[in-house]
Amino acid sequence: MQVFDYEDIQLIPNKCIVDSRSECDTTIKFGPKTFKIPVVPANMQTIIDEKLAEKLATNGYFYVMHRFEPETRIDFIKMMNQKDLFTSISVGIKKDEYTFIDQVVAERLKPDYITIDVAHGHSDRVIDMIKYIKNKLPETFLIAGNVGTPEAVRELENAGADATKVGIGPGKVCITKLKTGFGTGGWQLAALRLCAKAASKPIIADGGVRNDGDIAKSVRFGADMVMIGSLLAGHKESPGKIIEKDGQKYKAYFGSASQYQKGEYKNVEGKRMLVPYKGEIMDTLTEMKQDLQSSISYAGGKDLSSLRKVDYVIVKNSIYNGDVY
Ligand SMILES: NC(=O)C1=CN([C@@H]2O[C@H](COP(=O)(O)OP(=O)(O)OC[C@H]3O[C@@H](n4cnc5c(N)ncnc54)[C@H](OP(=O)(O)O)[C@@H]3O)[C@@H](O)[C@H]2O)C=CC1
Ligand SMILES: Nc1nc2c(ncn2[C@@H]2O[C@H](COP(=O)(O)O)[C@@H](O)[C@H]2O)c(=O)[nH]1
Repeated sequence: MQVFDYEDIQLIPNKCIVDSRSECDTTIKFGPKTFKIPVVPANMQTIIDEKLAEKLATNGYFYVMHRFEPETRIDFIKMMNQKDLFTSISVGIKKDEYTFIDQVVAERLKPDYITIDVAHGHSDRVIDMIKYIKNKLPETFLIAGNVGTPEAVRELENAGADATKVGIGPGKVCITKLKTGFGTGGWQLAALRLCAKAASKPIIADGGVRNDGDIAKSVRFGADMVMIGSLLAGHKESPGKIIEKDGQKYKAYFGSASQYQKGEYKNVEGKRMLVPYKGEIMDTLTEMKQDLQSSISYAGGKDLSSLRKVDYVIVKNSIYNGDVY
């Protein structure tokens, strides 16, 4: 099997067909809606909160609200409905989550998107939850994950998932690969490629994106949407306070399976780090859009579909040669 990751790949340019990068269309239809770029902030407590979800929805970006304050989800859906904004929430697979789905149905709420968010998505417990949600809320676009193999993608799709999320352990604050020896850490892009080849429905590439160019690479290898944590952490709108250290400003970014999230040291597969404070998230998202427009122009096209066909070379860790980071 050919394995590689984001830093090992360079995409090969084609002749440009636009007069300006502004002509390149980065929009993506994902589920029932179309979004400005194929990027979604990770559904983690240090990445997204209700205020940011509202801002993203208002401005044409996809979001997935996290599931770590479960009791607030019903009010969140109602609040977004009142403002005529789309709703996108996360659930787990424990018993309470079935009760939650029942409550959503009883209150006649219809979330536009639900993401089943667990570490090891290739399991009968996830399949049971997919079937339960699809039965109770057939119109909701259901994302299930996380997985890292073609078999898992097929099984979750066959169970009824409308999209699958690929990435076990490539995240910046992830320690799954170290603690368990398993995952797609270090070869996430190759795993994405394998999964996308098996998929018949959309794929979200989740984790491991370190540069804007990795978004174009994700699309090249089969992603319809790219979930990003660390690059979107540390903004003014990111949850959490600014932390001052040695005259520099930071914000905390911690894993959803970290001790900080769980409140105890048990089955910990995530860590915490400080991310330099970055200012407004809309500026970062605008830069991502501009960089993606540039990628599309190098692909020799006018929209994201052109990225899917470009040739590539494997340069094995050498794209940073000569660069100082
Ligand atoms: N993308 C990634 O690489 C990873 C992401 N995460 C994130 O961390 C958060 C917590 O995830 P998770 O622990 O699944 O959620 P939960 O704590 O809600 O656990 C869900 C259920 O699955 C069980 N479970 C968890 N991991 C495994 C496993 N490896 N094998 C069998 N059963 C398992 C848990 O039981 P029990 O705890 O008793 O085993 C629990 O019953 C999520 O947001 C997830 O996305 C975590 C690790 C990897
Ligand atoms: N193994 C773990 N993975 C985690 C944890 N919390 C979140 N995540 C995953 O990371 C991505 C974000 O990755 P990044 O490289 O963009 O920072 C996120 O979407 C989850 O899938 C965790 O505690 N352990």
